[in-house]
Amino acid sequence: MQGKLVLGNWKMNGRHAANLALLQAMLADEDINRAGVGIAAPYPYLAQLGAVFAGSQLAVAAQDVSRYAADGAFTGEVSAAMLSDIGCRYVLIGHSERRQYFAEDDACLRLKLQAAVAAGLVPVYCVGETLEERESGRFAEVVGEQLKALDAIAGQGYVVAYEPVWAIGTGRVASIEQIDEAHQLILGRVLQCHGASASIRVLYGGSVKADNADAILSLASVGGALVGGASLEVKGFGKICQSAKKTL
Ligand SMILES: O=C(CO)COP(=O)(O)O
Repeated sequence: MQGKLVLGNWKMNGRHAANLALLQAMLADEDINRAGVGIAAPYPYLAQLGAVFAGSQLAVAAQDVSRYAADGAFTGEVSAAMLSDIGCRYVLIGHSERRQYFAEDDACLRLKLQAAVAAGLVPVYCVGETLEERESGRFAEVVGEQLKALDAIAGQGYVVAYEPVWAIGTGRVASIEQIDEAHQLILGRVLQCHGASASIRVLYGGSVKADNADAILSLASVGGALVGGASLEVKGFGKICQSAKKTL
């Protein structure tokens, strides 16, 4: 059985000097510096991650990717092939902040998923409902609809991240029951649509912290964590990685 995957998502944070100190502290932490842990940094810092992580088992991840797979006249874009070329292993696709602020829709995300897989990257496909959708009892309908984009890469290797939008950055983590219900739904839909071969992991994201990681990561339906704010400091991120390590 695969171990629990912990990815830190720095979002739009970082400066070269501060990154170096943080990354070196991560390398020195045996709970962090191991297979099954990675960091998703902003594009300008991915090469720095690759250089610092070189020789370790820590994975480099990107936070986004172009929907256009072939090189060409797409000013400002970064292709999956470029991310693969600099050593990225994972790429976040469809994060709620990209859906919200950059109007990424199903058609766009399908192209991004296909581009990532074609370049040998492992997509981490993000789904999750808003507070209004949760409170109106529509979370299963919304997440089910978001999962349909995975049809674009049926049979390929990927990871899903369930991140209820109302838990992101709010400190209001989803309850263990809510997390398990959502993860069971996602696992059921994916296995139904893509067959048992789709041995995917479903990460939970949304206010994962040192003090709630044990409970969340002990759930069998949780295949790991996608960590925002807590990945910007080594102590808390190390505790989360330790919680994942304990489940091995
Ligand atoms: O969006 C997230 C990770 O991608 C979650 O962010 P927080 O851990 O800061 O809630």
